[in-house]
Amino acid sequence: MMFDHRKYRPFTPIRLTDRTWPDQQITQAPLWCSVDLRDGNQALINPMNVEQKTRMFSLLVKMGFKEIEVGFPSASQPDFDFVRKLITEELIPEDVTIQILTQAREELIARSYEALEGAKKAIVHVYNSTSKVQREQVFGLDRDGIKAIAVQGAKWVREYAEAYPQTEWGFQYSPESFTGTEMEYAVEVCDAVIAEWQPETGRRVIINLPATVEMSTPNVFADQVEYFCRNLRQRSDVIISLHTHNDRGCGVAAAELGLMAGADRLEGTLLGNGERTGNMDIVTAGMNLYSQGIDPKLDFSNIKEIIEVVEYCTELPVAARHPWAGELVYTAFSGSHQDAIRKSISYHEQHHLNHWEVAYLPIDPRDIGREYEAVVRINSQSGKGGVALILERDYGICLPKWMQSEVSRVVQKASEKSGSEITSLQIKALFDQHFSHLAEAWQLQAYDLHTEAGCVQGVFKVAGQLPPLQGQGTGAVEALVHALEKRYAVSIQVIHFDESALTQGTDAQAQACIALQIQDENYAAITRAEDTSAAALQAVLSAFSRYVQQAPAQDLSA
Ligand SMILES: CC(=O)SCCNC(=O)CCNC(=O)[C@H](O)C(C)(C)COP(=O)(O)OP(=O)(O)OC[C@H]1O[C@@H](n2cnc3c(N)ncnc32)[C@H](O)[C@@H]1OP(=O)(O)O
Ligand SMILES: CC(C)C(=O)C(=O)O
Repeated sequence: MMFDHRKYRPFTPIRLTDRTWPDQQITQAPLWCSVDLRDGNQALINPMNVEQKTRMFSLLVKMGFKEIEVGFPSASQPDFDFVRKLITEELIPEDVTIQILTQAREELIARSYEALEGAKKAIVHVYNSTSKVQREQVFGLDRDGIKAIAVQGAKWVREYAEAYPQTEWGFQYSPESFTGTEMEYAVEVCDAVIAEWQPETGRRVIINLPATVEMSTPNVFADQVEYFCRNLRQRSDVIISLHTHNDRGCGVAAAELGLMAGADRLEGTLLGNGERTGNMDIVTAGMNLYSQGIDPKLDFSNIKEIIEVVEYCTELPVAARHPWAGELVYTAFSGSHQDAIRKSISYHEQHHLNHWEVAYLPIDPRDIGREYEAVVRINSQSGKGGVALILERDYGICLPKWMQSEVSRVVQKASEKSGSEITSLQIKALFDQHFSHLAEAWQLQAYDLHTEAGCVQGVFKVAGQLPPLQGQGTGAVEALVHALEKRYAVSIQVIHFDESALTQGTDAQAQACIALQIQDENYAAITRAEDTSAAALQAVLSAFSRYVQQAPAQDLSA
């Protein structure tokens, strides 16, 4: 049998019984380092060319990144050329430090420094694998042998730097496959590298802990980070950075718990591009902070541009459900969600809340340049609240609650029939066709109302009704209903009626909504006119005209 879980063994967590990280809270942004141009790039089907790299670099700078790993210049000519371009064309802002990656091999380190010649400041990032699997199966070396690679690499990094004294150098070391490394051994290797670099003299030294492959639940990773931070000899002299991957889908969660466990800095990529399932997604991690009221120190306000550049440079699409950024992540199709969003937004406006707390919308989509239009979209899963929101928001049509249901029923039917989404324009067209369109023959041209013996007597001149309709009742609407009942020999019940003045003054507008029950069917209409009486009378005629349109000819005795 191929699909056999017994082939795998559970990850053995470290023993840490006095962990403190679960009680910590993240209260400020970490130092960020983008590795889009290196780890992101090395995972692409088509690695970025110099033009794509330049475009990505500009975006990263614009967003506020202060440390950017720009490539592996000893690995390929485009990477080398790109680093040269940044330096010779002076494209690196004063407050931005570029970083490059190299293996702990002298020729690669030498070539890396060649690429960096002339940089005002730069971080040289050297790595080697330390995990048991890599030691035994890839390098065929014992612990001492692997530590020797790290220390020798650190030594070359320091020595070559001395040949370029005009540059302000920072050094970074990664015990690659840290999560598969015995923790006391990871500490031992890093202590040795740090001793080589002497951060106590003021040099910026970063120890970067990679979950090169995500192997455990994020809490186990946090235990590893806490253990490491507690036991590192010169903890206070170095910056602890995390570099998580997303193999189990928890790259961001692991990074967050790792920050709680004592790390200072996070490496990741925009929207999570990177090896296999990708690197830790900085957009998600940053927006997670933002949504908690913490300044992420990165600007995500133009998410559209971020997506455009990432898709252009990686040639990979961003998923519609991608956290914070995907096309559909601020959109509700389902009825109860739409209803709650509509009420919650209106509650917000009415109560002038100065903080954001809207049902189903963890942030205000407008903060990242998303339109409110997309928040509610209509299909067969939607309810009256969503349809009402669209008519109100896009066309200024406010419906009474009972009428929302009538309109929603029509929209739902259309959506079920088409099996697809119904756009705002289609909703408006359905609304006009079923509720507000007024046939020529049913236009109210004039009316006369007078009271006789406590009863309103009405004469109604309607385009297609000769002679004029005549009826009586306690009010104008009842008089017109009576007139129609007489002429068409039907019984009519007014089951809903609402009218409202929309504007005031000389060009005032009134709106009336009515539902008539005729032979067990409901016919609803909405109309607007200069005054409330005209609007109400026209609404009756409009609703009745719908009955006439549908009723079999033999039922119409007029
Ligand atoms: C987890 C990560 O993402 S790490 C970054 C990985 N990124 C990349 O590899 C992208 C760019 N890499 C490359 O273009 C190439 O691998 C190069 C240019 C760096 C090296 O190329 P090559 O030397 O031709 O090939 P390759 O990478 O297979 O070299 C493997 C050799 O380097 C050794 N090696 C691998 N990593 C390291 C390291 N970090 N430090 C020292 N030696 C290393 C291996 O043991 C192996 O040695 P061997 O030849 O004695 O068996
Ligand atoms: C070089 C290191 C930081 C790396 O990319 C990884 O381990 O994933």
